[in-house]
This record gives sequence, structure tokens and C-alpha cells, in this order.
Amino acid sequence: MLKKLRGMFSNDLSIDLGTANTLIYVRGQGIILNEPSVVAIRIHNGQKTIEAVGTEAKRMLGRTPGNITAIRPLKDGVIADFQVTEKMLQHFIAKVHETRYIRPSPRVLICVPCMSTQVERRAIRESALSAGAREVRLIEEPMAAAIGAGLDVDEASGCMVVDVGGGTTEIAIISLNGVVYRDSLRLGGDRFDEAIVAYVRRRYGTLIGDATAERIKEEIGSAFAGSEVREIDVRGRNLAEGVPRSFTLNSDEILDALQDPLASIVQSVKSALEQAPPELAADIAESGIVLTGGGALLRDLDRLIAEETGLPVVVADDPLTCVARGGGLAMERMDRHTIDLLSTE
Ligand SMILES: Nc1ncnc2c1ncn2[C@@H]1O[C@H](COP(=O)(O)OP(=O)(O)OP(=O)(O)O)[C@@H](O)[C@H]1O
Repeated sequence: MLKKLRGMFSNDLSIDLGTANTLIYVRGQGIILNEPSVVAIRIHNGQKTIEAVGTEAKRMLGRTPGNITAIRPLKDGVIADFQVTEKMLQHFIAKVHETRYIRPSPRVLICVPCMSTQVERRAIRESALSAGAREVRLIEEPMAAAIGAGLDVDEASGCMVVDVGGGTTEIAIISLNGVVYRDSLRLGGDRFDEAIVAYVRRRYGTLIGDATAERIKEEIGSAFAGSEVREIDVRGRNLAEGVPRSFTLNSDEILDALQDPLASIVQSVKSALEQAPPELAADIAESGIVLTGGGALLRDLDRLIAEETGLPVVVADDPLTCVARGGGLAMERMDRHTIDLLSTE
């Protein structure tokens, strides 16, 4: 009863401010906002106004007339456009206020890439403060991902998480509520999409948009050579003829296109294992590796990493919401000071 009451009047939010998606978790209520990190801006007489944010703005990506631009204010896990990020956060926090009773000036916990610089962290913190937060705390994304995936982060035993997001891939080894080893690659699902666009251009002399590349990746993409072969019909603009053309792509071609980013991820996972302290490496050999983030849904990415490392690899339940759920749970524990939070100075 008490918990329910506290939840109703809670001021605390946890935000997974991702390159691809932003999720907001309200203390005691769970995830109540999950939208693409996209903002559409209209320019009229030199004045910029917000046309749409989130799902509606994502539909406009690549389809806007000259006076509207749909942009993603975060790139590679960090803020690329400070003002637009702030507006986006304001919009999302206001939307949460509309649908739930939340008192103004909430306390906010934000999940940030683990190798983000002090300058980047300050930018994220300032954005949240300007968007109306009273107090801002930061948590490393892989720590939140591990908690969200249900790993026992407080045990004196190593666990390893690989969070493949839109802009970054975060690799961490966690023990006793702290991150023992961390690495962050500035590549993720977005890089997969770019690699598909480049492949189709090279191989078929045809231009496809990022949204089409993402659809191809989600529908037939695969990370492992032994996967069942699937096909998809695609339309794009033939560069030589300048007209739309249809053609069929198969998953082996997509695997070919994704070789470079996949090799970088595998290499980083291997080097994390090489650098892990021996006791923790032994724990991980037994417990295996957990994949989180939307990129973990790439077909057979778990098989690829298992094959390359010889360790058991599992994809967490609902990998797209792990960081947000873990951030929420960390927030519930925040006052007990049991989780390592980052300095916000
Ligand atoms: N079924 C799928 N197969 C492959 N990739 C997928 C699938 N579903 C979603 N993705 C990809 O997952 C990525 C988004 O993941 P997620 O929401 O975890 O990232 P993010 O938290 O916004 O990014 P970051 O952590 O880098 O800031 C996108 O690149 C999306 O294309």
C-alpha cells in the first residue's frame, strides 16, 4: 500500500536517452514512454519551430519538404545537437506529465555510455536540468543493462554484458555493484544500416534510404554464416537511370555487408575477455555473456559471439527495454547507495 502511494506521488524518473530510442521509467509505475529519438523542425522566415517529436517525427525521416528537417539529435550515443536534445527531453517529460500524475521538477537518473567524456556527461546533465529536472544523476548504460537483464550485479562474481544500441556498443564486466572492465565502441545498429546502404549502392548501383536499410536488417539480417537464408524485395533509386527499381536481396548478402562492424564487436568482446582479471574470467566462462539493446535482436548475433569466444551467449528478455528497466530498478535502489553512480560534476 505504502509502495503504491509512494509510486503515485513519485518525483523520480529514469531516462534511457538513446541514439535510436528514448525510454522513460517512472518510479513505481514502470516504462511509460518509448519513442524514437527524432525531432522534426520547421523553418519559417528564419524561425525554427518544433513540428513533431518521437514516433511522428521518425515517420518523416527522409520524407520532408525543404522547410522541414527531421533530425536525430544524438549521434554515436552522445548529444550532437544540444538545443534540439533539450527540446526533445522537454517534450517527452511533458508528455509523461500529461498521462501520469508527476509533480514538477522530478529527480532524474539518466543512462549514459560508459566511455562518455566529462564534457558529454555535462551536456546530458545540462539538457535534463533545462528540461525541468530538479536533480540529475547518471548511471553507466551497461550497468543499467545488466540490472535490467536480471543479472546479479551485487554478487562477488563476474558477469558480462554486451549492449548493442543504435549508436554505441557497450561491453562491461560487472561485479559487486561496480563496473570492473568497460569498453564502448562508437558503432551499433546505425552503422549496420549504413553498411547495408553502402553495399546496395556498390553491388546494385542503387540508392536506398536509412529506413529501408533498417527494415532489411530487421527482417532478413543475420550475423552468422550458418543461418537460414531469407530474401526480401526492395525498392530504391537506380543511380545510372535515375528511376526507382525493384530487386531482391538475400540474407547472405546482408551478412557480407555487415562484416566490418560485426568483426569490430567480436574483437572488442575478445579483448574484454583477455583483459578480465582471472577470477572474473573464470566466472564468465561459467555464466556466459548476456546481450542487450536492440542490436541483440540481429538474427544469430548470439551464435556468432558464442562461436568466436567458445562461451555460452544469451539474448536478454526484451533487449530493447533492458537499459530503461535497469535504470528504473537502479533508481529504486539509489537512495540505499548500493549502485555505483557516476559523478555529475
Ligand atoms: N530485430 C532487429 N534486428 C536488428 N536490429 C534491430 C532489431 N530491432 C531493433 N534493432 C536495432 O536496434 C537499434 C536500437 O536499439 P536501442 O534502442 O537499444 O538503442 P539506443 O539505446 O537508442 O542506442 P544507444 O544505446 O547507442 O544510445 C536500432 O539500430 C535498431 O535498428
